[in-house]
Amino acid sequence: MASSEQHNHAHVIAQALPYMQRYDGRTVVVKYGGHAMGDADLGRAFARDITLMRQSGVHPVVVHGGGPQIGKMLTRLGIVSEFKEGLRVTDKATVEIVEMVLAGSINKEIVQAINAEGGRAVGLCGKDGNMVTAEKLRRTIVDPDSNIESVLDLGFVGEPADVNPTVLKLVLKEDLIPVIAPVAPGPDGETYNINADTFAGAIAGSLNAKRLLFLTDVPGVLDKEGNLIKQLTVAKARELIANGTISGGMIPKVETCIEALDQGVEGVVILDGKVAHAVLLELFTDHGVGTLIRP
Ligand SMILES: Nc1ncnc2c1ncn2[C@@H]1O[C@H](COP(=O)(O)OP(=O)(O)O)[C@@H](O)[C@H]1O
Ligand SMILES: CC(=O)N[C@@H](CCC(=O)OP(=O)(O)O)C(=O)O
Repeated sequence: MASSEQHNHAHVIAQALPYMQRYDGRTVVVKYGGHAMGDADLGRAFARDITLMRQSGVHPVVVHGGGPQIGKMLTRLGIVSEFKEGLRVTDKATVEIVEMVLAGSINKEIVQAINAEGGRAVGLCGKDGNMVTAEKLRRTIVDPDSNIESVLDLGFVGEPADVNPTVLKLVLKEDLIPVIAPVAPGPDGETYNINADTFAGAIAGSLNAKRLLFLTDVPGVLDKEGNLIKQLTVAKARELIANGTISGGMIPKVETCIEALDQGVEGVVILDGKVAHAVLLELFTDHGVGTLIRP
């Protein structure tokens, strides 16, 4: 006779059916942040989740970051790096390392991990098939003390100006799993470093994705006391950015969530990538984890 533990297993699998039906044939973009990487067991669990998604009829698209890993390589090479408004100031030497780490080692590591679980992943970056064309990021900032406006110059930091999903659609049609690094060419042949959250949002919008998940190293958006905010409206998210509760790397994440909702992505969630099988918990169970951002 089956044990109660076996019954529980069966129950969990059965519970997943309506969710699998909901996402059947739909695209789910998963942004895998650099802070969620690093632990071998968690990396395998992530690769297994992505493979299981594909096996159950979902079309996962992985967009990855690698901020801490870029930082480590820059330190090894003696290149000093700083962040402004959550974005890395990127000169010519830095962008070379960014491309090497993101489109090189990290991208291939994720592809290999998914393939080791029996998935069929293909590594790409914005350059492949002219998927993403970047333009230099232009952002005006206002000094809170003097109220003086200035333009933030971050060097080779770009934002997606145009997304052509043709190559992605081909890859998805062949039941392959695209794994994309956020590096893209500019109009004059230069290479731009794009924040991975922003990049993931642009990809999700162009594919009309059903869901966009951000895997990071915190349980979601936290309030001033450090408690998880389970649901956040766009208006409240803007307020939390303005009053400084949301800062650093969480700013581009939340801004991207807002834009993705605008572009028709149905659900956007920020969740803890340090929890094993976070993606499965979020997609296929009643236990939605993390912060859901809604219009
Ligand atoms: N209100 C907030 N709630 C949660 N995290 C926040 C908040 N404000 C700032 N953060 C910071 O944002 C970080 C996540 O962004 P980031 O470091 O860019 O991660 P990733 O590599 O996953 O993109 C958290 O580790 C935390 O330090
Ligand atoms: C412009 C900019 O800041 N680019 C990021 C790209 C990687 C990234 O976004 O990685 P995470 O998702 O791990 O933060 C960087 O250079 O770190």
